Amino acid sequence: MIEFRDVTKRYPDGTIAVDKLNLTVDAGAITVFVGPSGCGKTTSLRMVNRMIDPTGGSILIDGKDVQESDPALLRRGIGYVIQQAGLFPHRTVLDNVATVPLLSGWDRRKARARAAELLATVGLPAEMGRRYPVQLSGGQQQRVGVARALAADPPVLLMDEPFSAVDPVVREDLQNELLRLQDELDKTIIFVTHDIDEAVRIGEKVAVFRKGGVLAQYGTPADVLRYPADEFVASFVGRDRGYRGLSFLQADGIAVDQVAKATVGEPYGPAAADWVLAVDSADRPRGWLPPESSVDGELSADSLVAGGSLYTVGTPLRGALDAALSSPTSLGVVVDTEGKYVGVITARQVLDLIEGQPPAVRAR
Ligand SMILES: Nc1ncnc2c1ncn2[C@@H]1O[C@H](COP(=O)(O)OP(=O)(O)OP(=O)(O)O)[C@@H](O)[C@H]1O
Repeated sequence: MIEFRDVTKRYPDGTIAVDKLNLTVDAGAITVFVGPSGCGKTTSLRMVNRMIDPTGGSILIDGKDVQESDPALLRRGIGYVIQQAGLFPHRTVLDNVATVPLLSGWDRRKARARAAELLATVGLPAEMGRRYPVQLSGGQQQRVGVARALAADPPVLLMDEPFSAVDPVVREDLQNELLRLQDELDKTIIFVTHDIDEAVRIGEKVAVFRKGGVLAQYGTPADVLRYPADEFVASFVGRDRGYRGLSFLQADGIAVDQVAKATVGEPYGPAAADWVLAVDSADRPRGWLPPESSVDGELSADSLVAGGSLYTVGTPLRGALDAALSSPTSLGVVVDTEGKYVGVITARQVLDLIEGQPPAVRAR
């Protein structure tokens, strides 16, 4: 657990970067600091590992004031990941990852073995360990940055806009990877971003900062989206916050309707007046057969119209709405966790479900 108690940072030129910050970061969770540029997120983060010292108040990690720790020792227990990875350009990827274990006195063989293990953990092939950072893509470099921060198995991880420099697709991969890793590692993570989508996606708690280093709101993503504390937070999270909030609502016991089905590869009967859902022999949806389609003999995949996205039972409702809106029939197809057909749902049904939901239901 990391506690900020009345923490203030006033730079020598008089700028108040952080103003009386009081906040408790839960152990074993990802807490995101989010807000517009210049609102004190990075300053707050760097005060945790003493790259910056506060001018007022204190920061405690598991009850111990960081000011009482030697900065170099403190930093060995705190992983730090920054934008564009910040790798050492003249060291191989493997040696980059082995840096902290070596500093901590591990022998070279053991440090390298640990580094190799971590490359695999973050999803990089072993042979990349021999390359230099410049020979990797931006996303791969970020993975190395994460591996390096994890090398000494620190309980705390500070991540400052780690995924900002990569394109949106790679970024989503990296976010998923972080969530997957965190499921296993249970680190206490503070993650800084200016992107509210990223914040609500990966944060178990989100701290929204405003200019002048003031904490505007601290809560779960669902709370921040549904109950913004004030006008500033409401405008920062954006007009489509209701839609984003769908990410946190799950449908338990979702009521579905049924449609006519036909199996690809099997004989197809007389033309139907309505759309027919085509499935494969394992009952997994393959597409839709338009009304009045006559089929000669077996139903072939070539006669189908591609379906929309599928909604898997038990996942956030955003997916159900997307399935309905992207379907050529306006019927979203619902499947079970094995991908087998369960039923169909309309956008209207999804909206009715949302209206009946209690607030702040967390999906992940
Ligand atoms: N060394 C410094 N001297 C004076 N002012 C500084 C210094 N470092 C940061 N600041 C100011 O403190 C404020 C907070 O900066 P900080 O970098 O913490 O914000 P941030 O929210 O992380 O912004 P960004 O998202 O742009 O990185 C800003 O007004 C910044 O200009």
